[in-house]
Amino acid sequence: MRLAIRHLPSTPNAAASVVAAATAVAAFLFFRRRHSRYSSTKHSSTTGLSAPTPSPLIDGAVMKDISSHSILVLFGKSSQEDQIARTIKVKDTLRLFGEDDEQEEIRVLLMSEIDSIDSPTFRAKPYMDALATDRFGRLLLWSPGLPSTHDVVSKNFCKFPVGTACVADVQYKGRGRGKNVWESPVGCLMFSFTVQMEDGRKVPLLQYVVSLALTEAIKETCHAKGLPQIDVRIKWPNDLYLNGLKVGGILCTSTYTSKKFNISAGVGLNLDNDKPTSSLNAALQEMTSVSHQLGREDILAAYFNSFEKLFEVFLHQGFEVLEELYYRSWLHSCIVGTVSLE
Ligand SMILES: O=C(O)CCCC[C@@H]1SC[C@@H]2NC(=O)N[C@@H]21
Repeated sequence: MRLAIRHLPSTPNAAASVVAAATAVAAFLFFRRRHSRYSSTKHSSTTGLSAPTPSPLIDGAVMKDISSHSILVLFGKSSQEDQIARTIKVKDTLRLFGEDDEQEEIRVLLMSEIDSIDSPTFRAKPYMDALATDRFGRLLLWSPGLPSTHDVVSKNFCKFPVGTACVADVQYKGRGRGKNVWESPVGCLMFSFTVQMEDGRKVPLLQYVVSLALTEAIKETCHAKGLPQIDVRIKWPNDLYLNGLKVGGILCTSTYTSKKFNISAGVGLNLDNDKPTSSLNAALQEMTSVSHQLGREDILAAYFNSFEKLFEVFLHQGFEVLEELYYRSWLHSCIVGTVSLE
């Protein structure tokens, strides 16, 4: 069976206090979130995490507080990426919003400018230690609060090496597919990264590789931590479901320039927020009675480890080779077999 194809459409101390302030705001918002009714209705799809109505997290006054202090911390896996990070900071040309939107102030910090790379809410050290890629995820931009990670990578595509990723604790202009808003509270893993491709016939299939890498990363992380497997499945074309509820979504957008497709891939995965749908850690807690077992750092590193392998196979051998694996993660089918990527 073949897939139906759908087109894709400073000073160290000052810096540390900015991080601490933003983190405190994020924590405060999380507290509010937990203690207020989760108002997730939707624009037009049944996305559990897509919402048209302002929630406490995307409401003007409070979010403006974060938005006026938008910071990005640049983490590199090696000295090579650190050097790139320094160049990006010196050039100081990063954009946060698209053409029609007002440009917001953005403060770029290097990891050497914050007290400890473990002090922010995203723990970059375990992430970098677990990352085993040659390209994807090696330059990581982290922010406590951003309009959208997708905008950061797509609007600044050429300023980063291919494979650069941006992760945020919260987004206040999170984008879903179509005109949907992706509600982006603390506890949801939200990241975007860049990919470049030359063969336009393959570009529409990339979203399947992005989705597949996510289910593989979840499986591998559960396996590595000795946790039971959670049955996260791909609902075509690119949603992730757990026990009949949407827990994740994929957004891929592309532009064509200099004979290359510049693709921004965005992933939202509900790890910890158990309302209004479900979360991976809630499912694990039901099975094991232990809470918060999957961290964003674990899944993100496993994601890029998995994506890089799958992407290589996809580029050089085609999606056909991945189909069996893909269908095994599909909500709509059940296929038994083994696929080796070695
Ligand atoms: O199901 C969908 O509609 C796709 C949702 C994609 C959401 C992710 S969260 C990280 C990245 N940044 C965004 O603004 N959107 C994507």
